[in-house]
Amino acid sequence: MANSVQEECCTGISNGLRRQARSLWEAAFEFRNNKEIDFSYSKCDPHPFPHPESDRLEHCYKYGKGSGKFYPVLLEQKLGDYVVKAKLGHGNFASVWQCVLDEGKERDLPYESVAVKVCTNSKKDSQDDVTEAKVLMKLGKRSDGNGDFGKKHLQKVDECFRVPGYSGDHFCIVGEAIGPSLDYYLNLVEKQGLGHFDTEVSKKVTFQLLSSATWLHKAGYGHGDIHPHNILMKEMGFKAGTNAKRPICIQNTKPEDVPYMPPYLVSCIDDDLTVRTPLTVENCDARLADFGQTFKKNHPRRLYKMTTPKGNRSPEWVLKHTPITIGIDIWSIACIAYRMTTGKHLMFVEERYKDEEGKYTQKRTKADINNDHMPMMAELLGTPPAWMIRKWDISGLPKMDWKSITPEGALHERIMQDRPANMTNAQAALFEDFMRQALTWDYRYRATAAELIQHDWFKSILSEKDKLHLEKLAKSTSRCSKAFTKITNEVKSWPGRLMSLCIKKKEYESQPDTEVKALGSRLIQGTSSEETNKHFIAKAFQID
Ligand SMILES: Nc1ncnc2c1ncn2[C@@H]1O[C@H](COP(=O)(O)OP(=O)(O)OP(=O)(O)O)[C@@H](O)[C@H]1O
Repeated sequence: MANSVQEECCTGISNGLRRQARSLWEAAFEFRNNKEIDFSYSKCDPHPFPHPESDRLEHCYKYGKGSGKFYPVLLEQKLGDYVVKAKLGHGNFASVWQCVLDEGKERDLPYESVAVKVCTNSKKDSQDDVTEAKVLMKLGKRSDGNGDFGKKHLQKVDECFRVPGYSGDHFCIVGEAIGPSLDYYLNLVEKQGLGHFDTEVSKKVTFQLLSSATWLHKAGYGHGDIHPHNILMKEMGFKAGTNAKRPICIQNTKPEDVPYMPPYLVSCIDDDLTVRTPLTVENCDARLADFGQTFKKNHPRRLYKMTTPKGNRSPEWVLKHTPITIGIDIWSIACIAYRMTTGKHLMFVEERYKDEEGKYTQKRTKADINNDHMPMMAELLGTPPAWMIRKWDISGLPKMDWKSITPEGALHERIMQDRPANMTNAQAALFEDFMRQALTWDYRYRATAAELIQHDWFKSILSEKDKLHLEKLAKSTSRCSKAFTKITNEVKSWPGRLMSLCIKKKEYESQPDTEVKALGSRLIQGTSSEETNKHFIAKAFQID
């Protein structure tokens, strides 16, 4: 008996060591190559080769023989124990279908409508799909033993299976069919001329996203790909869209691929903006979906496929050799909050070149995009911390005249300019304070999701249940634990920073004098006390 316990212990320790060694090896590999393959071809910018009927259909080149292709799904076809009824959407790595259980099959599913995500047949992507399913199933069973506040806003997954395709199996993930994406509603308000969400709705969706991130981060995972396509708005009795069958556009295909294509493509819910009305405070219920890029909080991020819109990426994501942490989720949520509240992108980076007629052509290079993006951040948020300026220099980004950048940046002016007409000064001040805490340059000082849900900006939308939970949370995130988190974050960042110094030693320009002196800079770097923040913002908005 004692022996078997000892053996179990040894296996546990050796498995743990092996896992650590593997993640270190992966991290070193990523670190050396700083490798990132960009797949974001279709969803977040106009389609490169639009289908004549809809630029929201998947492109024909997603079908065919070979690796990385979609499975040709048809309506009423069987997928495992399910029958396909409608299309819900597609991404870069999967098409998603609303299904019902086949006759005679039984399941005890905790939701009314089923979504089956049929992934591409690529072996490499398949590893991520399996991870996604495993993590979601694990999270579904997990409980924090404290009411699981926020868990409800994560997608639920119950089962997975494989279907054989022409060139390899396609992994399928069965989960809850939720509703249209947040992108659908953003397009809807844009089309209706409103441009932005009602502020209370925007607050509520942001609060729901942050509470789901709080739960997820506490469970030890980061999402890694938060953007409006991956946020789904729960709809009761949800029925997928128009289901129109669009014939394949043969001139866009390679002749050798034609035998492996479906005879038609199916249009999905995101195509039809006439069937829904804008979200209201009563009916908005967000779910965080698509965990294809999820990562363990304590393990370095594997950076090899990225689909998040470039404008929503945080500085440590753009700068080379900088640890990627759960802070990237916070940054993305803040960018989405800005878009919902004002109807404008906080930072919009063109992802493709345009021709003389203004039509999109090929993709811009990563370096080109970063060269636009980082100065945009500096203009908006002011001077970054000294270590980031050093990295800025060795990353080959355009040289900045730091003296011309105000330490606190132009975020205040942007909010004043973009805010909805009915947003009062006091509300705008709270919004700015929220944004500054979430968009802190240095990921170590960026507010956590648990800190942000306690922000006063959300006060007006809190239910009694939310208030009770926040009270508990406030007790657990005492000053002492905040200080402890900051110290551990600091220590964790040393190896990455040391390695980057070893990789390239370069003289860098002297730090701007303004950096540590100015009040705004302290605010941005998150080192100031909350009182100083409030004082600064109140002064800017002339509030007593
Ligand atoms: N459970 C669901 N309920 C309703 N619609 C869904 C569901 N899952 C996915 N969709 C729709 O399908 C689209 C694509 O799904 P998903 O984002 O999971 O695919 P992906 O290939 O992993 O995407 P990405 O390119 O972002 O990695 C979503 O944007 C959404 O509109």
